[in-house]
Amino acid sequence: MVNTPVTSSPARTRRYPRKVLLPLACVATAGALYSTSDSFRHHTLAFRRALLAAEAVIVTGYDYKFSLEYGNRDLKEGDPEDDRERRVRRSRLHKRSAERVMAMMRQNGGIYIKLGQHLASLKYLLPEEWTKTMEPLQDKCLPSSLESIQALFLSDLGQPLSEIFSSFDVTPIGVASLAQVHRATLKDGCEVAVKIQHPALGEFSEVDMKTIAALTHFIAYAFPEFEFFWLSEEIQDNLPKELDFRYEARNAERTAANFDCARVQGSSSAVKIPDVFWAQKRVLVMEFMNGSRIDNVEYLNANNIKVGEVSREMARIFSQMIYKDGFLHCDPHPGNVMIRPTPVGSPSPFNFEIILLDHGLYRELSPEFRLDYARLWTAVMDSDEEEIKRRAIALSGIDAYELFACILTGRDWDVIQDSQLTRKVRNKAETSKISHGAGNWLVEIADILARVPRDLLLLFKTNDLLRALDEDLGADDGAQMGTFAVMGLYCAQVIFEADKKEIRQTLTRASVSTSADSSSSSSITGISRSMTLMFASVGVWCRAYCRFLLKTVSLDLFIWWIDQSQANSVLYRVASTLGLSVL
Ligand SMILES: Nc1ncnc2c1ncn2[C@@H]1O[C@H](COP(=O)(O)OP(=O)(O)OP(=O)(O)O)[C@@H](O)[C@H]1O
Repeated sequence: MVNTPVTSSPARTRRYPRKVLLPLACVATAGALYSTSDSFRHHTLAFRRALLAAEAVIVTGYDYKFSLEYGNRDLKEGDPEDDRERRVRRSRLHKRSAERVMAMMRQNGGIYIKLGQHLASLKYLLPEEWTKTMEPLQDKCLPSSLESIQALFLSDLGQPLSEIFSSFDVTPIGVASLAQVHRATLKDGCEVAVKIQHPALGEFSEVDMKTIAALTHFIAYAFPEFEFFWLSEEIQDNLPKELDFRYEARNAERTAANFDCARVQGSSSAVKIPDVFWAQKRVLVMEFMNGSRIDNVEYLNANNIKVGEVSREMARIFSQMIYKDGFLHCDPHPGNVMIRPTPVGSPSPFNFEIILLDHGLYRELSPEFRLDYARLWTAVMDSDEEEIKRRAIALSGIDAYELFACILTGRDWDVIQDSQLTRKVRNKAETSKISHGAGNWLVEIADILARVPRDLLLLFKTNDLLRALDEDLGADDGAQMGTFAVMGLYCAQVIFEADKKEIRQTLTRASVSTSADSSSSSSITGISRSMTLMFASVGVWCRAYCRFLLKTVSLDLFIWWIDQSQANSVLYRVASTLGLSVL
């Protein structure tokens, strides 16, 4: 009895630490095991990426808030010197912010590079300091190692490279943000381009997308006047598709079929879509294409390819996609468009073929949208202010039609208003005016972009890329008029088809009511009303047809004259004058 406390006490003290230590030891062992596991590595890296992104965005947000609210307190409003100083400080603020964000994007890689490329293309939205700083992300990407690619083939296809290809060039011919492309030969001797997704991309794409969504919410909270959700929504919607090459294969095949169909209907074009051999989620094997980037002017000159024809043909290809097929390639940057002299057996009517690559990002456009869009562009090309206003409201409910037209065309409002849009290419002074304007109108532009339909957002980007391409090619005023003439033809076609449909419906209604009137042996007035309606519809149809015919024939003639003018400068001047009056 006396010994009880003595014997029981050490037992109790021994039990207490064991109770604590055992679970601790278990946790420590599990932790040690976990820390060497792949899962630990993944979570640490994912956390680090999110942290880097958050740091860059939060610091930038704070910098903007602080600099704009307190940074200019020493400057007086209305003083020209101080205004200049304010502009200089704002420009510096944009530059250092863009550099900070770009450094983070480079460090994180993967879809952050893709996002940076997207930002670089938003010339109508972001200040020049941002778009220029982001530009290098468009061409310099790091290749994935051969070992990681071997591992990807084994995990996704269950076969090593040597089982599938008789030769495989280990040096990639192109390295982009999402994938790299290698030249290879299949066992049957076919030369192919093998597009392989960067193996590390899949691992972090989900967490990266979530981080970007969360940071967009932060921007919306810190700067309620800016609506940037659409950017994050675009990424959430499009990226999963771009990361599955089976979508890309289907898009490529559908586009090739659309152009084949147009050829059968008599509208030949210089477009070439590489044939797809087979596609897996992360590997796409397609026909190998020789040629050069489309903006390589030296290559064009060496092969006697005319810049004017190339830019007109690009306008034709993209107008067909937008207005006729309603199935649009939304990433036509120069790295995705190649050109080569026409090979034997090609259906191209020119001495070149335009090769469209990268069919990952497409948009389906409804017939109603295409019609509204064609009417809007026709109004803009005609400098018809009232109609631009009406169409801008119809398409997006936006009253700020001047700014809307500027975003659509990438041109200054004065140029649109003075009917110079179709006649003069954009020069450096205008580009810089637009970029500065973008800096001053940030809030209004962000508001427009948040409210326009998402299809229109991608069309803005496509327009911008095509315009930039024309500028890189050095297309002159004549080439510019040619591209607008081509677009005018497609717009006229869409509007005419819609008019025809409407008239047909009116005629059907009139004939139905005539037969209903006569079968119920109703009054003569009923029949005569229906007959009047029918005659009126035929009248409207004839007017619409004549208008369409006049427009298309004159535009066709204009394009033909431009072609002749390549050899004859007098004809060129006449063609230009005629073109101005037609357009
Ligand atoms: N069929 C092909 N034949 C020859 N070269 C090709 C072919 N397909 C792609 N390439 C080359 O590989 C590069 C990258 O291809 P692609 O644009 O399809 O990749 P991506 O990852 O989708 O690029 P991004 O999304 O950044 O535009 C192209 O710029 C081109 O140089």
